[in-house]
Amino acid sequence: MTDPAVPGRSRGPASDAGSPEVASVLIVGAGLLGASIGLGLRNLGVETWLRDASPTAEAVGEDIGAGLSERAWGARMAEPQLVVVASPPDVTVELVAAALTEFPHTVVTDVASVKGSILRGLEEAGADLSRYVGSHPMAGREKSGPVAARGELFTSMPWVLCSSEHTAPSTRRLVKGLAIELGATVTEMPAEEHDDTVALISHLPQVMSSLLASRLQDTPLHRLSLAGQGLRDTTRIAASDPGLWVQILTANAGAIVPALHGVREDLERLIETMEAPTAPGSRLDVAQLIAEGNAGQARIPGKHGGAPKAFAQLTVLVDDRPGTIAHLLTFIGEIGINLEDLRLDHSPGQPVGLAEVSVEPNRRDELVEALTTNGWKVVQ
Ligand SMILES: NC(=O)c1ccc[n+]([C@@H]2O[C@H](COP(=O)([O-])OP(=O)(O)OC[C@H]3O[C@@H](n4cnc5c(N)ncnc54)[C@H](O)[C@@H]3O)[C@@H](O)[C@H]2O)c1
Ligand SMILES: O=C(O)C(=O)C[C@]1(C(=O)O)C=C[C@@H](O)C=C1
Repeated sequence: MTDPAVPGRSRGPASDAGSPEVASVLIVGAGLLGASIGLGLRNLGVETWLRDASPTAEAVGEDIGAGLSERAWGARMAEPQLVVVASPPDVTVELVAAALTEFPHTVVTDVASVKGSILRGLEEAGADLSRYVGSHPMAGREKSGPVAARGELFTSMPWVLCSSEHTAPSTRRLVKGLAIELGATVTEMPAEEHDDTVALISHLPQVMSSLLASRLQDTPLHRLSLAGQGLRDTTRIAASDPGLWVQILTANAGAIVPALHGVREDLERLIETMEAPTAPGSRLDVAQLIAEGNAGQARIPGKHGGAPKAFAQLTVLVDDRPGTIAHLLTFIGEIGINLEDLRLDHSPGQPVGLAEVSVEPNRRDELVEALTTNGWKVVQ
């Protein structure tokens, strides 16, 4: 089938030694993940089709350029090279099994946040698992649906591949190629190890963020308006979709419960200590708890999955006018300093913003000097 709307952009170098280029993909579930994959693939010129239970999601997916809607075109691919199931976890088993049956020669993957329960479900369904490998891009947002999709969502982010004893080598290579073509860094591990890992590094953070944010429900707005970056940093993912997370947490409950017990132990210890904050040993206990947090936080690798790296930060006051941030970034680029990270914030009730800029520590003083000399206000 020819694709009238595939942009003709050229691909980069071959995705990986031994990983074939992905040529045609059907995405089942055109929400945040599905449409982000579609956008990334279409930018590479890959023929991409969308299928969604929701006609609106499918249509919006096509409108944003994530692929062609099966409904709109009244057609479907005769035999896609790859099907990516990007639906909610609770329908993933049935959709993967259905795709394996509908397309008897096609490789199928899914991107659900849990892997063990899906593999077990497919084994029970008697699906042809030589053409299936479960996968999980460790990239997402606290928003749902195709409108929130981003083609570059996976750039430099981890993407886990969970081959099973049934997975054919060619299946594994194709899905690995997909992740690499979308800019991700592939890590391979069995489904059980994946689920144990995400319980701590993804599911527990979601629960902690939700528990913290739920404390704010009755807080008067004038008090909340005083919140600084700390509260925002720790509650961003509390805005995530409850419908999706009830499925993820239920499916991985066995691995999450031990982590929750650990948190409960620490909390009980902290409460006891704080009830007698000046008693002998209490201050040391509190300091230890914060230091243990420092030690854990310092172990989180940097943005490219390498060793943790400390950048130096500085905060620049910027007028809340169009073009000011672009002007600041251009200035930093022009003096030859690499911007490692950027975070924007607003001063409540003020017509100014705060741009927190991260750079190599040995360039910080030079940057402060250059900015100040050129009229920028560096506040920290
Ligand atoms: N949100 C994240 O940050 C994130 C990150 C990595 C992986 N995931 C996983 O990706 C999957 C999709 O999550 P999302 O955030 O894109 O959700 P989403 O709600 O944005 O999209 C899911 C889409 O699947 C569609 N759908 C539901 N049932 C369907 C069916 N039977 N047939 C076809 N389409 C159906 C929905 O209409 C919706 O458009 C989930 O399994 C999730 O665990 C999510
Ligand atoms: O950044 C976010 O919004 C996310 O929470 C994304 C996140 C994560 O924990 O990293 C959440 C769940 C997914 O399964 C994968 C990625």
